[in-house]
Amino acid sequence: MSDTEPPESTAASLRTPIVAVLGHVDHGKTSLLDKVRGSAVIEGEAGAITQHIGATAVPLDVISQIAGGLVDPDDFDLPGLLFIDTPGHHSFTTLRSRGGALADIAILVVDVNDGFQPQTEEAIEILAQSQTPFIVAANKVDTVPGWNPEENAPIKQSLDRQSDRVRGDVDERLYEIIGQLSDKGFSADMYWRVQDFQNNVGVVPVSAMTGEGVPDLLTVMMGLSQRYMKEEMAIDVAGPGVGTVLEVKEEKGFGTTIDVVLYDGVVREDDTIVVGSSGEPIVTDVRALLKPRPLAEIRTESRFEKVDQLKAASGIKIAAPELDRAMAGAPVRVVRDREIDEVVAEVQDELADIAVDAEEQGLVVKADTLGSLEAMANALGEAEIPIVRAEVGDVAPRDISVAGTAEDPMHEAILAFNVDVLSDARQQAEADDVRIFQSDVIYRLIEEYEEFVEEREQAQQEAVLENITRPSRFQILPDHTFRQNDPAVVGVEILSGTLQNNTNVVAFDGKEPERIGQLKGIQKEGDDVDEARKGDRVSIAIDGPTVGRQIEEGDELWTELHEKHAKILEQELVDDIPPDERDALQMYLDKHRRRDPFWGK
Ligand SMILES: Nc1nc2c(ncn2[C@@H]2O[C@H](COP(=O)(O)OP(=O)(O)OP(=O)(O)O)[C@@H](O)[C@H]2O)c(=O)[nH]1
Repeated sequence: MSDTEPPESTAASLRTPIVAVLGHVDHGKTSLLDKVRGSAVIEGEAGAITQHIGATAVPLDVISQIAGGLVDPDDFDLPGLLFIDTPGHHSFTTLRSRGGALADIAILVVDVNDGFQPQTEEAIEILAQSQTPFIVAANKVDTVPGWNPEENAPIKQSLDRQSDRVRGDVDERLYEIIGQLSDKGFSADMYWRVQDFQNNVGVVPVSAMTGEGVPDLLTVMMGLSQRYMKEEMAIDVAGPGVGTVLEVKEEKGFGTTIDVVLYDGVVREDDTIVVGSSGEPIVTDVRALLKPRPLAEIRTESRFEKVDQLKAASGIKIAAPELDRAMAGAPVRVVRDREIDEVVAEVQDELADIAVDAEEQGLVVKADTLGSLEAMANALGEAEIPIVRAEVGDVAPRDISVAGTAEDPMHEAILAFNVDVLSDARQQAEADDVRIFQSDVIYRLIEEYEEFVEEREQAQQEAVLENITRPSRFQILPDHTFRQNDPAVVGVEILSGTLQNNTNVVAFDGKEPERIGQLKGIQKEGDDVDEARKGDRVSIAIDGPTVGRQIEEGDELWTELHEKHAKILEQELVDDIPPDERDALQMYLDKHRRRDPFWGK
């Protein structure tokens, strides 16, 4: 070994930290990534930044050039940063590794004009759950009225150029964001005031448009990784590769390929790999390792160029036979000189870790990747919504069959996260009255489902109420006997509740309730009606009694309630009936319970 070679344990065996960008729609995730990549292309020497499949690697020397005086490459021994190209928490959840999140570190983009929005909150929850360290990019500072831009400047230099009013305005917005972070339980501050990034979230004001603050952002990311993650970045560079499937794609000339983020070891052209699938893991031989062809050569046949090996951390496309069943979010492991069975077992274990515990009753959940399925399952678990079946893939007719035969009508629903509904499934859903909720925002799916449950419950209550006899107490008015019997026709006043036609009438003269007869007609002001409410004076026809014998003028009578109905009314519908009816019910129950304390319980 010559003196100039680096010692064994430095950059050679420390991998690049993997960075994900999250945030609410339109807050500038893509623009920020583009800016970082763009600045890297401008600053770096040709070829210094490398385009990976699904990721962009920005090496340390490029970062230090962009960051100007902020980063001294001699202070660092991590090789740079690997940015995942697809922003959003959707790809973040897909990117899982054995221990949880695949991204080692995240940038949460928040628009300074908008502050926290639903997807910001969702992203924060995902970050907290996966315990991923993150910093906040408070984006679009250039839109603060009166902002005086300076392309790609460090943010403090930029802020110094602004008028007091503009600076005050920026501060106000930043403190708003800091306050919102603290509401979420994160102690946060402007990044230059944060000493301990492990326990505090640093907020970096940036503009993805002018590039201001981008040097700071890269510096903080680099510093954070170096300081707190160096140990985790130590890998066996020659060891068998381990990665996660980002996407399963058909590629002309290669068949089905998988885009993989490799986070450990190395993958070689002649490797056997094991890939997680919906069934048994796939064991197959690498046919080609592909990376994007540099832009200058894009005119050639293929967009890809073959490489013979690649080490972590990197993004790579793998072409191999039998990848059709591969699943986004599933693990990929290189076998190398181990037993195939051993590696298959590892992959199965990993899949089992992600598997959602299904219950006997519950909802059908579909998602596009294993990671998002897991995130859905977590969110549903928190909302105490059970899952009967959770799978990766589009909504298919068999999913409708499962949902359509649910015992509980509240479970006749499917939550579809970022997947399509096959057209025959759509038809079947209509026929089976299965509701499908589709969105790429988890909280929205849950919110919509909860609304659906509420609506269904209400409709159910109403239907039940319709079939249930309503309580009423009424009194025969003096001098209002129109007919003695067959049927008896008398004038009554409803004292409380709702008197319905075709119900039985009881009296409580003695201890036992006594059925008097059946109501055969109600007339209000000469018209036949189906029911009468509290306060109404109506004439009624009762089949059974004779006035002067079983009933007298002045008697208080009741609608007879079936014990089962009384129970449902008291236990389930008491909030859905008017107060006077509730009184009638209570008095009715009391009368029965004097005789039998457990009546209607
Ligand atoms: N003025 C200004 N505009 C910005 C900035 N960052 C992003 N924008 C604009 O905001 C809009 C949304 O930016 P995107 O980068 O597409 O946002 P995104 O978060 O990636 O959005 P989705 O990918 O749709 O979730 C675009 O019109 C950008 O040009 C910024 O720093 N300053």
